[in-house]
Amino acid sequence: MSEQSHTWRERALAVGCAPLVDAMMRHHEHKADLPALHSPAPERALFGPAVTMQFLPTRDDPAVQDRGFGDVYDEAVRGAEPGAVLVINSGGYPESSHAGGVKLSRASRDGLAGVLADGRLRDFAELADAGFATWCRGEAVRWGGDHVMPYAANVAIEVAGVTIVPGDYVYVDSAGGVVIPAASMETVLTEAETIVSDDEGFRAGIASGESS
Ligand SMILES: O=C([O-])CC(=O)C(=O)O
Ligand SMILES: [Mg+2]
Repeated sequence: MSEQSHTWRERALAVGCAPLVDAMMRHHEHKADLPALHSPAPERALFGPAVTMQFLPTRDDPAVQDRGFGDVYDEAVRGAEPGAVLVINSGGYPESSHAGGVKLSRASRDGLAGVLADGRLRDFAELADAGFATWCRGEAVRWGGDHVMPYAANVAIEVAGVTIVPGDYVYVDSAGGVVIPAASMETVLTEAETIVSDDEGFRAGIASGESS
C-alpha cells in the first residue's frame, strides 16, 4: 500500500462510516453511500483503492464468452497496489454466489485489503480466517455460476446504486460503506474530521446543558 493510501486508511478508520458519508454529501451531489452489508469477520473494516470485476448474467452460448474467474481477476489486479480492494457487482443476481473461499484465496496471495461484493459469497468460515476483509450481501451455499459470470476487469460498475470506477476509494464497516473519488479523498477526510470534532462539541454542549 502506498504511503498516501496508508495515511488515508488510518484517518478513515479513525472517523468511521457516517462522518465520511456526511462529508461526501457536503462535497458531491451523487449518491455514494452503501447500505449495511454482511461479513464473515464484521470487526474488520475495509479501506483501499478499488479494482473492479464486472459480472453479467450467465449465457450458455458462444456469443458472450465466460472467461472464468481467474482470468478476469488477474486482469483486474494486474498493476494494483497491495492494499487494493476487489469490487464485484451483482450482475443482476444479488442473491446468487459470486465467489467463495477458493477463488478469493487469490486476494491473500496478492495482498489485497479485501473484497466488496454486491452479491453473496460462499465459505464464510474460510473467509473469516483469510487475512483480508470481506463484505457482501450474505453467505451462499449454492454455486452461482449458472446465474452470473465474471466478464470484464477494471470498468465502471454499479454497487447498491452507486457507480464505482477503478481507483475510487472504498470504505466499508459494520455500519455500511461509502465510495470516495480519489481526487476528493483529502477534502472528504478533512471534512469528516471536522464533523467528528464538531459532534464532540455538540455532545459536550448537551451534557453541560449549554446546548438546547
Ligand atoms: O465454487 C464457486 O464458484 C465458489 C466457491 O465455492 C469457491 O470459490 O470456493
Ligand atoms: Mg468453495
